[in-house]
Amino acid sequence: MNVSGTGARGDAPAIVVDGLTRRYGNLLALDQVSFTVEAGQTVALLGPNGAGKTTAVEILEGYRSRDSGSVSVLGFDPAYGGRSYRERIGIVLQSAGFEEEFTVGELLRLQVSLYPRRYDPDELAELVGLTDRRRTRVKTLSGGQRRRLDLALGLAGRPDLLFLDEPTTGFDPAARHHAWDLIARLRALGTTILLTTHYIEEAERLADRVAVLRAGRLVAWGRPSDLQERCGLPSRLSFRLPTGFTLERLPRMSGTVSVRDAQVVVHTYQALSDTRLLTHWAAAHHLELPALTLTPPVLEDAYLSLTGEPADDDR
Ligand SMILES: Nc1ncnc2c1ncn2[C@@H]1O[C@H](COP(=O)(O)OP(=O)(O)OP(=O)(O)O)[C@@H](O)[C@H]1O
Repeated sequence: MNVSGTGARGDAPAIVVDGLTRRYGNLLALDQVSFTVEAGQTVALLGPNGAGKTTAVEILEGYRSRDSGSVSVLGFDPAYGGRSYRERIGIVLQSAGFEEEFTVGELLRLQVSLYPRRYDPDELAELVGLTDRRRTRVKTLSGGQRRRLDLALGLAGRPDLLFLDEPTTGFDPAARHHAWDLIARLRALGTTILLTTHYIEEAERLADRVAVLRAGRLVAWGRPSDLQERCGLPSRLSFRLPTGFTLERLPRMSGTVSVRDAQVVVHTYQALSDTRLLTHWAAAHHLELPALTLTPPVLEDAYLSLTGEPADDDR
């Protein structure tokens, strides 16, 4: 699959991957993966456990070798990029090891000193919302504050390209929204961002393009909305079964009907006519249909269909 997005800034692409293949013994972890990320785009890499995301990202970062295919990141081959390449990228891992006795301010000052195009440490603290923690020792930070520090350290050299590994895993909802705002700000500054995530909502909110890996193959690439459309999935009509009624008494609708804990779900390609049938039937029986909702297919449905994972109808 060879695909590309449309760059907003007219620069050379930030990432060009062509036919990337990586084996571990007999296991084909990446199988002829090709894609292009334009400068300034945010791309979310999705896929089930073991799909090859970490392998792909580490090859792009220059920390893992490839068996075949070509990779160009900011014009460098990451396998040979060296220091000049590393100064242009930022990497935020899920859990970086910190010097626990350092204060946040000390650590930020140390980190920025490693780069020629560095941030001012106070500006960096402000950017990630740690201004009032600059004198706090790292060992006393909360989990969420540590993740913000991770992010700040990854940004220290004002990278052109930022790799974010599951940037909000373990965050509470408020911290997650804060991180999303920050990522959106970085994107607005023109930073190209490649993030891996297991949160579909995160991809939907942040990404210009979504890449889906499955067993080492790139099975989808596109705008989040394109993937939803391309998968041609049914809408979901859902309501609570009125007391005293069984499924057999419902009107005959075009969609597939299932029920769990009295919540009925109809997967339908004819949402309007099935909704009309249902509401006419309810009116004729003088019934309310509690919790009646009609939901179009969302990115999560497309993702589950692309990766062959079972859908959860509890939503
Ligand atoms: N160093 C290694 N040696 C052998 N097999 C490996 C190695 N690293 C990864 N693999 C295998 O390659 C496949 C892809 O792994 P990878 O870590 O890239 O997947 P992933 O999509 O990042 O998974 P997760 O979401 O669980 O982090 C898996 O089957 C994994 O077991």
